[in-house]
Amino acid sequence: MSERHAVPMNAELTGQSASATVPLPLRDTSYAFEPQGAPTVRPQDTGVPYLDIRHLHKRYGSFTALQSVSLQIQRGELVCFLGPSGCGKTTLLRAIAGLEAQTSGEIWQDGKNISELPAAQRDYGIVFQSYALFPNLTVADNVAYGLVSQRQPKGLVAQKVHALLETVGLSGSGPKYPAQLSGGQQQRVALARALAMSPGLLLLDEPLSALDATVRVHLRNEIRALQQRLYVTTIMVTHDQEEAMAIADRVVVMNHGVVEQVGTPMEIYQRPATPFVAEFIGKANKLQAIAVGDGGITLGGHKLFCPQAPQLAKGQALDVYLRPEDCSVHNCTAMPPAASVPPATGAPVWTARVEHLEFLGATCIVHADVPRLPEQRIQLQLSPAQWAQLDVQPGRWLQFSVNATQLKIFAQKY
Ligand SMILES: Nc1ncnc2c1ncn2[C@@H]1O[C@H](COP(=O)(O)OP(=O)(O)OP(=O)(O)O)[C@@H](O)[C@H]1O
Repeated sequence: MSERHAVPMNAELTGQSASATVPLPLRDTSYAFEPQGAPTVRPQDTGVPYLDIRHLHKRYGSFTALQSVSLQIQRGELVCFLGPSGCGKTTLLRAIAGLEAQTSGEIWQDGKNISELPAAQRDYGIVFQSYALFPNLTVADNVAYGLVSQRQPKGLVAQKVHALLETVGLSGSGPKYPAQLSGGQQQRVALARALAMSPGLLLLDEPLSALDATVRVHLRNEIRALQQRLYVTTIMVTHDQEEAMAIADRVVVMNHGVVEQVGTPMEIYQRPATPFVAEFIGKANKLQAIAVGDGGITLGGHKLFCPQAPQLAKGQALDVYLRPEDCSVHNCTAMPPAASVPPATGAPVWTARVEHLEFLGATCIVHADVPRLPEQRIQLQLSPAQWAQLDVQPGRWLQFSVNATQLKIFAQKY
């Protein structure tokens, strides 16, 4: 059994009241109190994953919430669980925390099998979307809660609380009550409280979902910086893909209780492993094509060479995902062009009629109908400068090529 014990941080979920004192063995509580700017001392990489989830299943009656989830997380990594609502992200996080018992499978942390350990005996700090602070305790007492439960000397607790509040940018807020703070500030207190015991694992369950857009971006960057400084292995659940892409070392994309892909943000965006990932991450036009052999496909009447295409049998029906930014618009005219104007690259050219435009600030998305594509409607991305220069307007006609090497290609399964 681990001698490093976590204090359950959510009274609602654990049934533990703020006034309850649970004596816990003393443990190393040093890392969260390193002064800012101090060099990060990183434990030697043993090659063993810090967290090793092996074939985890979770069933609720006849419903399968997690299906044979296997995942390895290295020490010091920040990993995001990302997926649509109901895909099992929170269930997986709660199983790691011991707040939900898995039906089968194992969880190993730091080389120890923790599968059957109760939540209170696992080594983690957790932050919930709802903050879950104790409303009747001051900010300082909320942060101090675990340290007091551990019967650490009063002076030391005060010192640590002071350092933690400084770390999360809330020096001077110790005497306040949670209700006197903004949502973002309350979540910083929750973060300080989760870090107070210097846990081996930091679990963040949609910590930014309740905050407004500006605070979200600010706080996510702070969380990332803090996580890197403390080198604490961290898992964050989110359904916001921009958030996951912005801060994660690796993203775990989930769907219907299954892990579809684990990869760096760039890998999951540029080399999606499944059609679901191609469609879920970023924007993509889903088009139909046919394999013609030797890396060739026919798409909308044109033949394209796609070296990235897996070896596909000639005649195989394909689903092809085209990102709006992988299209190059060559011209835009009031009347349908009489003939294709081949670009310098010699790439095939399609003609499209502009339907409507979405101006998103840094980019502009053009929704257009392409008579030669069976799916007809397509989205293309332009910079505002290109938009203005080409005079792209609804009702006008444009000609575009696609970057064939960037197409995500999958054999149709139906
Ligand atoms: N206690 C429970 N009893 C029955 N079904 C449950 C229970 N908890 C979760 N589920 C179901 O398990 C599935 C996964 O739920 P989970 O909360 O893990 O999803 P999620 O990916 O975190 O979704 P969201 O982003 O909406 O929070 C859902 O279909 C949910 O309805």
